[in-house]
Amino acid sequence: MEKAVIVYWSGTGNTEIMADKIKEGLEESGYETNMLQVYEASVEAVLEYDKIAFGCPSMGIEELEEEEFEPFFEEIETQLTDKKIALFGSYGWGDGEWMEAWEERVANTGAILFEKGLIINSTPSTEEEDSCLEFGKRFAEF
Ligand SMILES: Cc1cc2nc3c(=O)[nH]c(=O)nc-3n(C[C@H](O)[C@H](O)[C@H](O)COP(=O)(O)O)c2cc1C
Repeated sequence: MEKAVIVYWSGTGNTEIMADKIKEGLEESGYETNMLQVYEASVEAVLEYDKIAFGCPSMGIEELEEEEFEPFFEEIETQLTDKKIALFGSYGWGDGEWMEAWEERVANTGAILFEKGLIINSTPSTEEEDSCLEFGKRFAEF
């Protein structure tokens, strides 16, 4: 069975809901999917996968969460060449600027970025949960 990993940070659970649905989509498409909160993930273990989804909400001022997620991502981003990467996360009052910056960062690593990062305002609605599921399914096909 093909394998994927989801690594995420979520303070109030919105990005976690997205992660759960993306996992479901990947699994429905035949991917064995390991889902890890960033604090429990090691760079070495994550790099064993060729398909990696990263999830982090917009924090700071349009930034990745700085205590756990940013340090992890900073370490792994230099080693993502040829990996297939999906990005997702929830946001609040902004316009998704953090995701645009994050996409650009991934594009500069030599990784293969899947679509545009999936962003959802606040808590996903039922329809938005479905869009996460579909995102997971498409990522499986990618
Ligand atoms: C400290 C802090 C900073 C935030 N900064 C932003 C921001 O710059 N732009 C934005 O759109 N939302 C911002 N938000 C809102 C969160 O992105 C939003 O509440 C999101 O749904 C949280 O996702 P989570 O439940 O996965 O933690 C911020 C929230 C907190 C607590």
